[in-house]
Amino acid sequence: MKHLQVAVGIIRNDKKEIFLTQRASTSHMANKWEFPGGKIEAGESALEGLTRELMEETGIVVTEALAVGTANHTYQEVSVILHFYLVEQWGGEPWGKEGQPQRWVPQTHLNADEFPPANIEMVERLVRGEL
Ligand SMILES: Nc1nc2c([nH]c(=O)n2[C@H]2C[C@H](O)[C@@H](COP(=O)(O)OP(=O)(O)OP(=O)(O)O)O2)c(=O)[nH]1
Ligand SMILES: [Mg+2]
Repeated sequence: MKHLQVAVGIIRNDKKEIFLTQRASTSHMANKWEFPGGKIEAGESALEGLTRELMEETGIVVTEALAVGTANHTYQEVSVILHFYLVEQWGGEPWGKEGQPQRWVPQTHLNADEFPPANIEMVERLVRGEL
């Protein structure tokens, strides 16, 4: 069983919309919608991993990020620890830089069923307006 530490960014604009990207049809959790992010590499802090991944996947420069919680989940093939960051300050404009479909969704309209199971609790917190 592989164990992954993953940094993910909840990118939220001033209209309280959140930027989502869709996972590739060939990847783990294929076609699920996600908060952009990825594996934290050896020697990197979670925040460094977040900053690098959001540049790679969405083209933004993170200028401020607030740690808002973690989630542990064991899938069949891998176990993950997600490190969630709320990102409300950045440079540039996020886009699906790796060719991923993207959309902005009002925070209260997020649908937990569209996300990988590890995200359910965080999505529900967002929908309830707790963040
Ligand atoms: N980015 C991201 N990954 C998530 C979320 N929820 C969730 O369970 N995951 C899981 C899926 C993967 O098994 C794991 C690692 O994320 P990832 O596939 O984005 O990692 P990565 O960008 O480094 O991928 P790669 O370079 O290997 O293609 O985290 C989420 O909201 N965002
Ligand atoms: Mg990724």
